[in-house]
This record gives sequence, structure tokens and C-alpha cells, in this order.
Amino acid sequence: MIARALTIAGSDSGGGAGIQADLKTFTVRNVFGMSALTAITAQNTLGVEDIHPIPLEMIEKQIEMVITDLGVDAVKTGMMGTAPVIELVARKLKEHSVKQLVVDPVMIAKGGAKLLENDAAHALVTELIPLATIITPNIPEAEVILERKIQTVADMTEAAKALVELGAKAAIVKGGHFEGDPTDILYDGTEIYTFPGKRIETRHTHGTGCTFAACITAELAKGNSLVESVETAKAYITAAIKEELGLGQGHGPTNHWAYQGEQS
Ligand SMILES: Nc1ncnc2c1ncn2[C@@H]1O[C@H](COP(=O)(O)OP(=O)(O)OP(=O)(O)O)[C@@H](O)[C@H]1O
Ligand SMILES: Cc1ncc(COP(=O)(O)O)c(N)n1
Repeated sequence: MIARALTIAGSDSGGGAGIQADLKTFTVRNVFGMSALTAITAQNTLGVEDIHPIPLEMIEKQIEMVITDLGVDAVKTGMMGTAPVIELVARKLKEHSVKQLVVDPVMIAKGGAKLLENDAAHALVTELIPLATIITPNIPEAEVILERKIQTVADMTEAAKALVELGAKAAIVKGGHFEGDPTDILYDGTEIYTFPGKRIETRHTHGTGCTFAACITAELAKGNSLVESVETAKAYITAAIKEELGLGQGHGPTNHWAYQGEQS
């Protein structure tokens, strides 16, 4: 049977981030994708114009309909918006004993728009992180969650360990926001793994975090190990940034078709 993945996230009308990035990534990685929308955003490569939150009952019904009928092998969370949404999603994931959960703690869009309310970071820590197979913060997100500055690769390593102490089985701190080459640091509760990258000079990096986490989710859904899943995701996002599509006047989307690597 084909592997199934569910994204619980916001819609990006521009198609580069949010559920659109997730569903494209799932498809390209040979996984059947499903979605539960938490918000609709009106955005393009220049920024977020408006956000329309989805009522809690409607978020709950989407999750319920999908899980009770089609079933899921892995779930990814993206833009949650508020603490009550995080609490609801955590409750549903526990109710359905979801085994593979990738938490992308989306907080601020590339253009600066706030995608998570300030008081909701606490709910991430208490509700969602303890359920996570892996949490995938960028550096500013890890700084907010851990209430500390991250300035060096050593700080990233300590941050990944601290995120696991908060209850996640594993954590990868992404280096896209550092100057120079972007190195990502994974801690799986036992070992530290370093994923070095070469910085690609481009403005087309809208949705890199969503695409990266969605690829990890797809690979986990197919039964691959955590480290294999992250390795594939790193190769996938690197190709997706490199082979840019040149769309839009601002931060354009990545190329979700770019990666020709193995399909398992
Ligand atoms: N310019 C770049 N060149 C090469 N790799 C990059 C570049 N920018 C980001 N990456 C890689 O892309 C992945 C996503 O990292 P990033 O730090 O951009 O996430 P993010 O900030 O959550 O993304 P977003 O908020 O745009 O969705 C990481 O593996 C990171 O190393
Ligand atoms: C619905 C939604 N989810 C996530 C992001 C983050 O992506 P980015 O930081 O690249 O803008 C976004 N812009 N919109």
C-alpha cells in the first residue's frame, strides 16, 4: 500500500510554502498527501497580505475525517497560529496515537509576517514537542523556544540536545539563517549528526523549511530511518534551492521537482 502523510498547516496562496509545499513534496516523494488547514493566508513571493484563521471545530473535523478513514503513516505540523490550535492538534494526535510526527515550529515568514502568536511558543513546548519524532526549528525559532542566543555551531549542538530534553525524540537545528555555509545539526537522543551544505546564492528560498520538513515526513512515512530521512531531505532541499524556478518578484519558491535521487 502507498505510504500516507498528513500535513496540518496553513495554506500559502503563492504555492511555495505551507500545505502547498508539503503536498507537492509528498507527491514527488511517492507518498499520498492529505491536509488539515489551520489558516488561509493571502501571500505571494513579496509577503503575507492577510491571514484568515480556520475555526477550531473545522480543524478538528479535518483531522478526524482523514485519520479515521484513510489513515496516516506520518504527520507534519507547520503554521499553527495560536495556542488553542496547538492544544487541539496535540489532543487529536494523542487520541489517534500518531507514531511519526514532524514538528516544524513555524513562527515568522521570510517577509517578516507573524505566523505564530507570541504567547503560543509555550504551548509548543508543553503540548507538541513531547509528541515529536523530530522538531525542525531554524535558528530564530530555536532561540524563541529555548530562550537563549544561538551564535555558533556549538550553540546549535547544545540547542538540539536541549530540544530533546524538552521531550522530542530528535531535533535538527537548521543553519539557513547563519552567514556562510548552512550546516544543520541533528541530535537523535544518542548521537550528533552534522549535515554540511554549501550556501547557494539566491533569493528563491521561500518555503525551504516547509519543503525540508515535508521531505523528512514523506521518508518517515515510507518506513525509512530518521537519519536516512534527514539525509534525503537535505539532498532534496539543496537541489530544490539550486534549480530555482525564477518565479515572482520577491523570495520565490523552490523547485519541488528538482531532486532525482532514489525513491524508496
Ligand atoms: N541559501 C541556501 N543554500 C543552501 N542551503 C540552504 C540555503 N538556505 C537554507 N538552506 C537549507 O535549507 C533547509 C531549510 O533551512 P532554513 O534555515 O532556510 O529553514 P527555515 O528558515 O525554516 O525556512 P522557511 O522559513 O523559509 O520555510 C536547511 O537544510 C538549510 O540548511
Ligand atoms: C502558510 C505558511 N506556512 C509557512 C510559511 C513559512 O515559509 P517562509 O518562512 O519561507 O515564508 C509561510 N510563509 N506560509
